[in-house]
Amino acid sequence: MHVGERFVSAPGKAILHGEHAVVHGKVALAVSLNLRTYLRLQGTASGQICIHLPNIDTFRAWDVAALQPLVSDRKAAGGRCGELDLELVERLRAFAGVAEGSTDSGNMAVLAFLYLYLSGFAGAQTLPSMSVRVWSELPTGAGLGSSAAYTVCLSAALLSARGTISSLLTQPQDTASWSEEELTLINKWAFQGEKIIHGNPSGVDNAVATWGGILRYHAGKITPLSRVPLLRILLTNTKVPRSTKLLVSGVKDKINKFPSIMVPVLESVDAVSRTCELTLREMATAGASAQHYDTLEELMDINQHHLSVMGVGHPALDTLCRLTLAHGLHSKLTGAGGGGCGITLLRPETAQRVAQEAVWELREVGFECWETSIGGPGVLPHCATSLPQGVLDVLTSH
Ligand SMILES: Nc1ncnc2c1ncn2[C@@H]1O[C@H](COP(=O)(O)OP(=O)(O)O)[C@@H](O)[C@H]1O
Ligand SMILES: C[C@@](O)(CCOP(=O)(O)O)CC(=O)O
Ligand SMILES: [Mg+2]
Repeated sequence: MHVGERFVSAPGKAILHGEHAVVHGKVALAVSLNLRTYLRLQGTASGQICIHLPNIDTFRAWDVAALQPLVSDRKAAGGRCGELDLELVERLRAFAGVAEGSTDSGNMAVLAFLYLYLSGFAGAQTLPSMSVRVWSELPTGAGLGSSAAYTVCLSAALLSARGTISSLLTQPQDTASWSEEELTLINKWAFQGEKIIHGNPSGVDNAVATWGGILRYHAGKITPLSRVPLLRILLTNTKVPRSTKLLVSGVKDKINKFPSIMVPVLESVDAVSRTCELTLREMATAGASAQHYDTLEELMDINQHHLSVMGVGHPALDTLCRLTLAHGLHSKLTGAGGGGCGITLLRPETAQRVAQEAVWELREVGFECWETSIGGPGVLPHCATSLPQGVLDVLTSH
């Protein structure tokens, strides 16, 4: 089986409210970012599967013939996607030499890739040889959903290479996209990849990377929020490394240890998300007032404290909140916390000078900052000619 060349991209995300609580069935509000992950899949005649992951300095190659026995005695699963196949994950761990409990970024990325590749092509006569290269504008492991953007790109590219969803290769411009049914399938497969990287993901990150925009996510139910005001958000990366998998399991341990203390905290985060949603809807329908922004700021402060109570704060995140508050700006961590990124709300009347001063101070303590536009498109197919030149260069370099 030979597959043609294809390019796809998917966005990162920021969680406005509900991180961690969403894993335990509470409401989260998340937005897509204008920072994207790009993937190029190229069929080859080398008899090998190669994966190049320059963001995490990982390059691996395997003979297709060595992978074939891992699926040849399995029931054809191509195109179907139910629960994570734990037996296949174990086989892949042994195959790729990944120890149980490893959180190494290269290992997790490779396992997710091999899992999606093998389960996607399990029903095919022969496994195709190919080279896959992924590059991202997102910092990895920093709370902006790079893992979900990665698994959504893999899922879209592999499903289209398999012919399970349309390939959209014939479109000269980036105007084409997948149908709702196809996006649902991409999202489901990506969720399995997230399970390999995260352990116990809620599914909110892969949903945003698939559909883009602003979403309400509650127990697997995805509701796009179509009428919301344009928010100005400053993103800050504290550059403190952390692992979503470990942070999510730490919160679970805390809930198990102190259920009567932690369950009300989760309930309160749920109420924060719901209050934020109502406020955003009101701002969009009745017009945004200063009081609305006051509410949004207070909700951010409350949630930041709740997240610290859950044990996912970090002194660097406290520094972010303190430095921005000195300029009248309110911040909270976003994503799994423990370091990584935070978001700061900029009011419409916040002078550019004020935002700039805060940014200088944050940069002075070693953080990285950028004002971002939110609500961009979800997963997209591309043709080579319409990709930014820099991205094309990275994806096609040897
Ligand atoms: N561009 C990428 N290339 C390779 N692997 C990636 C890429 N982006 C994300 N990953 C995988 O996802 C992991 C980070 O996921 P996670 O800890 O959930 O952080 P986040 O999703 O907040 O960035 C990385 O360690 C790596 O395994
Ligand atoms: C902490 C959590 O709510 C978000 C994790 O996001 P990220 O991987 O840190 O970008 C986990 C989840 O929802 O799966
Ligand atoms: Mg992640």
